[in-house]
Amino acid sequence: MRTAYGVETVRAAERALMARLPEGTLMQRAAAGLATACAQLLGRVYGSRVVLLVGSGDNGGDALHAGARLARRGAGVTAVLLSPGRAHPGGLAALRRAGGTVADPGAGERLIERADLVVDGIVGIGGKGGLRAEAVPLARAAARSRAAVVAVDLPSGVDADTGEVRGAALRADLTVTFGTHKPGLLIDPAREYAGPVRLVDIGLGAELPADPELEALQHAEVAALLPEPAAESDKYRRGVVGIAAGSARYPGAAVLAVAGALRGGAGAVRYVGPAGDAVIARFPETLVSDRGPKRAGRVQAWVVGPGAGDDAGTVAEVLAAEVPVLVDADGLRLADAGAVRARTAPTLMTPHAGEAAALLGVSREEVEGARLAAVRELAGRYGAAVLLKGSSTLVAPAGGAGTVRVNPTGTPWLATAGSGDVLSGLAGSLLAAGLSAVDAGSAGAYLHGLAGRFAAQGAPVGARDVAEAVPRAWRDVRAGALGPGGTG
Ligand SMILES: NC(=O)C1=CN([C@@H]2O[C@H](COP(=O)(O)OP(=O)(O)OC[C@H]3O[C@@H](n4cnc5c(N)ncnc54)[C@H](OP(=O)(O)O)[C@@H]3O)[C@@H](O)[C@H]2O)[C@@H](O)CC1
Ligand SMILES: Nc1ncnc2c1ncn2[C@@H]1O[C@H](COP(=O)(O)OP(=O)(O)O)[C@@H](O)[C@H]1O
Ligand SMILES: [K+]
Repeated sequence: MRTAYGVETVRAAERALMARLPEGTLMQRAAAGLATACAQLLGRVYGSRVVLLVGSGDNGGDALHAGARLARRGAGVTAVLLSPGRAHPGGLAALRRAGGTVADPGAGERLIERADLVVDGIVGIGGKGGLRAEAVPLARAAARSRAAVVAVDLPSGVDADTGEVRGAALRADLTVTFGTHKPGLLIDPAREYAGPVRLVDIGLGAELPADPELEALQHAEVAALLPEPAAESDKYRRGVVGIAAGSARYPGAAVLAVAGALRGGAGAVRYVGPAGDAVIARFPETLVSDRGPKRAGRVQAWVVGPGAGDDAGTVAEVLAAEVPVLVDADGLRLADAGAVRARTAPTLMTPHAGEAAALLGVSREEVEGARLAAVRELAGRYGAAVLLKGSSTLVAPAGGAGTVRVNPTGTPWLATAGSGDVLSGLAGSLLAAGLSAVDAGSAGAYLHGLAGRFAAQGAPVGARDVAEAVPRAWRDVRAGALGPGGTG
């Protein structure tokens, strides 16, 4: 499991740890890890040209101490001080002792142009707002330069707690973060600025609380969630998922949701709606009914909404059922908020950014810029678990408080028409198999993302290909959890 904690929590853990350690220990641990990562990126340290961008706080201190370590190994290290007179005194002294030099911001652009490595220590978790004006030309020069850019703790200019990026920010080739991931490192748009993230252990782990702000499941945790038929299983015990989707205009959405549901672990898929012929033609194993959800026969969970057009009656009928319900696409627009809040069985809503924006009455850009706030807000308003789709898919628990899951497997190749329908069927099937709304959403998104990667392998794919790759993703998750030699 990968976890991320917000700035307040990190600060409290840091205080508790520092109280037991000699002064400067944590910064030395951070700087040692940072210098090692920089050295690996450089390949050859001796003779390399390193530029440190140094702000007024401890983030700059980390950069200076790491720079001192690189200078001792023969790198030519120059620190560009953004607030001369306020740079970390201990770090500055260490750099000078190691033979490093100091330059004014005015010289920064020219130095960056000729550098092999730029270390971004402008601002870390103490940062407020985007980059300040004096740092913007340096960020631009770093983007133009051939130098590798390493961000200290997080790329300067991004919001550590939310992943928001207001204005300019440094774009890193690698981020070296300390003690724990910060939410911003796992959520777009900031995640994209961070590049790959390396976590340096500084001993903070034991001081962090049990409930992170964010968590990302990995193979082992997903494998533990996936349903597995036992000897005494039959199709009904494995769970039946009902799909109320599609319309005369959009029969494909029904077919794709069923395609996802058939690969999601339920024992049977029941389809209800006007696209029964299209569904049966493609998937003869589907149980098809045109009598509406209430009279279709028992299910353990419903999926409602993909391609549903304006059929509000069906959405209302499904929401009245006393089994878990996944609401997607048109269903989100048609669902009555009061009816969702009144439900006693679990509800999982799966909007993309545009649908979330419509529900919240804000612009799509606002949702995409502040995903964490949006997903919590929706989960609070509807009293339902919410899966916000997109480049960093998030799953918030009903009510919106507590740990949010972030999916680590996504790929932009999934941005293809109908792939959301596959996800809704897949996650609905997991709901029917007995997973909680948050688990079904996060395991579904995990498998869906992996399936997208397997299907695409660097080339465009359609939603059907994604559905067909789900069994491979499922096997990969189980094999990865068993480790080498596993046979299950
Ligand atoms: N936590 C831990 O366990 C450990 C933490 N460690 C390290 O400490 C870092 C946190 O250090 P920190 O608290 O000194 O804050 P930091 O990020 O350097 O910035 C604050 C300064 O920046 C300024 N400033 C603010 N906004 C700005 C902006 N937009 N653009 C430009 N400047 C801006 C503001 O000054 P102002 O000008 O507003 O007075 C303030 O002085 C952390 O990220 C990690 O690297 C490790 O050493 C060891 C373990
Ligand atoms: N840039 C992206 N990176 C990763 N995944 C993405 C990206 N854009 C979209 N996706 C994923 O692709 C799927 C698209 O779903 P959706 O927007 O509902 O499309 P549709 O309605 O056509 O099925 C979702 O699972 C979403 O998370
Ligand atoms: K930084």
